[in-house]
Parts: sequence; C-alpha cells; structure tokens
Amino acid sequence: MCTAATYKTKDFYMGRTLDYEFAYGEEVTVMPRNYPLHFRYMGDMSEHFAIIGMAHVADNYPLYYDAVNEKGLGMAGLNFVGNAVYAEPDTEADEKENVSQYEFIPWVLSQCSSVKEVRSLLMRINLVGTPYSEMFPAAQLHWIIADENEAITVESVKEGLKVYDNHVGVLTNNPPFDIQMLMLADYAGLSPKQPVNTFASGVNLNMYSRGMGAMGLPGDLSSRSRFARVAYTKMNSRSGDSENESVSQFFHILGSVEQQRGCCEVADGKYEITIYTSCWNAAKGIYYYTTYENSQISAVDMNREDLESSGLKRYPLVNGQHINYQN
Ligand SMILES: C[C@H](CCC(=O)NCCS(=O)(=O)O)[C@H]1CC[C@H]2[C@@H]3[C@H](O)C[C@@H]4C[C@H](O)CC[C@]4(C)[C@H]3C[C@H](O)[C@]12C
Repeated sequence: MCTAATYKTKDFYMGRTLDYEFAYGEEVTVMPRNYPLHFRYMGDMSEHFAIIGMAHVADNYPLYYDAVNEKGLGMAGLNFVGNAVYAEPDTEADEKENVSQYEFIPWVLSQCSSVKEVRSLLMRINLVGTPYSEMFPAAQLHWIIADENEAITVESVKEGLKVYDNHVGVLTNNPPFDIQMLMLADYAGLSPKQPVNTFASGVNLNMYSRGMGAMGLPGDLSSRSRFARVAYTKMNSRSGDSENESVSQFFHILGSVEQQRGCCEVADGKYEITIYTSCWNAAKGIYYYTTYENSQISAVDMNREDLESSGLKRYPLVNGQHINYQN
C-alpha cells in the first residue's frame, strides 16, 4: 500500500509513503537539464526541465516512483493492481504520443510546468504497457499530479485514460479514485470538534474522552481506510508556515497511514512496511525523506547541484537510526 498527499502552507509540499514488502534499491536522483532522455517511441530529448525524485536507476536510466520538477510540478505513482490497463502502441495515428508507463513521470515532468499544461498533454497521450525490460515488467499504477493550484488523478483503465480533479489532494490504491471519493461521504459527519449529542432527545450522553468527533474514522491498513484517514488528517491539518513547521507537519500527516512491520502480512512471514516517506518543497526543489529504519529527516536540495550538467546525481538512502543521546 502506498499513500500520497499534498499540503499547502506558505509553500507547496507533496510526497508519499512507499509501502511494500521489499525495496528495489531506490535512490534520491537528480536529473539535470541536459541529461539525454531517450523515449521508447518518442525519440530523444536533449534539454528539459530538471527533476528530483526517488528512482531505481537501471543502466543509468532513472525509473522514477515520485518526483518534482524545477517548475514545482510533482507526481507520484501508486499501485493500482487489477485496474490499470494500458493501451497498445499506436504508431499509425500521428497526433497520438505513445508513452510507456515507466516513462510517464519523465515525459510529464520534463516538459510541463503546471497541471493545466499536463491536462492538455494528456489529451494527446497514448499510455502504453511496454515494459522497461524483461526484469522490470510494466508496473500497474495510477498517479497523482499536482502543483500549488490543483491536483489531478490519472488512471489508465479498460475504458481508456481517466483524469479526475482531486480536490482532497490524496491518493492511495484500489478501488478507483471515483469510488474512493464516493465512499468519503461515509465520513461526512466527522469533525475535529467534540460531537454534539444528536443521538436521541432525552438520552444524556457523557463525552468521556477527547477526540470523539472523529469516532468512526477507520484505523486499518486497507487502501480505502487509509484514503479516508489521510484525507481527514490532511484536510484538518494546522501548522505554522515556516519550512520546518510545514515539513514536520507533512510527515505527521503521512504518519497517520504509516505501516508497521507485522501488521500487514502479504505472504507467509512477509510483511508490507513503509519503506520510505517523502516530502518535497515544490518551489525550492528540496526532497526530504525518512526510511523505516531512520526516522531522522534527510534532504537533498536540487538547487545545490549543477542543473546545467548532463549526468545523473544519485544519493543512496541514509539508513539506520540516528539517536540523539543527551547524556
Ligand atoms: C511497488 C511500488 C508501489 C507500492 C504500492 O503502491 N504498494 C501498495 C501495495 S497494494 O497494491 O496496495 O497491495 C511501485 C511504485 C513505483 C514503481 C516503480 C516505478 O514505476 C518505476 C519502475 C517501472 C517498471 O515498469 C517496473 C519497475 C519500477 C522500478 C516500478 C517498481 C514498483 O512497481 C514501484 C516501486
């Protein structure tokens, strides 16, 4: 399971949890403007926007999971198993741009500076299921794409490519996004305030605890429950707007859906955990992250790199707890 969210204070933030039972060997990867990008059907792009994000780098090619570009446009791919259906390449129709699912993030982030531009790019796209290699078959994903003004969800399903306005700025996994939004209505009565007793007149109910306004918010790890929980947490979130306060609050928002080892068994003795949690400041191009074994926030600042260069800059994840002994 995975969860993604956006958050706005003075700056715009976005990130995700990557929940899985194993890691592919991911690194924070900066793609500078002159890194030669080769697309399977769309030729080469020698200059483009610079990008920073989490990627598995295969043969010097960054297979991004989530990333943001220098214009502040970000996106994240989350599992959509059983529902993702990709098109076949259509090389006859000139107006269609054939893009493989593993190229979707670089294709969008290399050339769009806003969600508005993404919407028109998506009208021309033919998102195809061509795998990167035999070792990396097509990942069944759906995506959240956002800038500081709006967020959308993109789902390639058997009916074709669907683009939804995402007014809550969150995404998890199955079921499809429109159903997740419909089911959010189940929680319409929840509130951060103590409930007013509307149970029945004449029944005197004692509010015996704080936090009872959110009674009914699901606590389990299913995708629909994480969707409701993270949407509730994010929409009711309050923080100062400094960088530290915003980043700290963002990690608390995604902390509401964190997966602890042992609670979600996916095969005998195999457990899904939150392998990493990311948060980027979209305007500043700073990519923050924690890992399951390291709760200290690490950061890579895209603007401290030479963005006019042509080689990838890769930062292996800092793992292992860093405990601050005070005596
Ligand atoms: C497994 C990851 C998604 C985690 C997730 O959503 N878990 C939810 C589990 S569940 O459904 O709810 O059960 C996805 C997110 C991004 C994916 C990677 C990226 O798409 C980049 C490439 C794409 C290649 O086609 C496959 C390898 C790969 C390197 C992908 C491996 C894997 O599918 C990743 C890492």
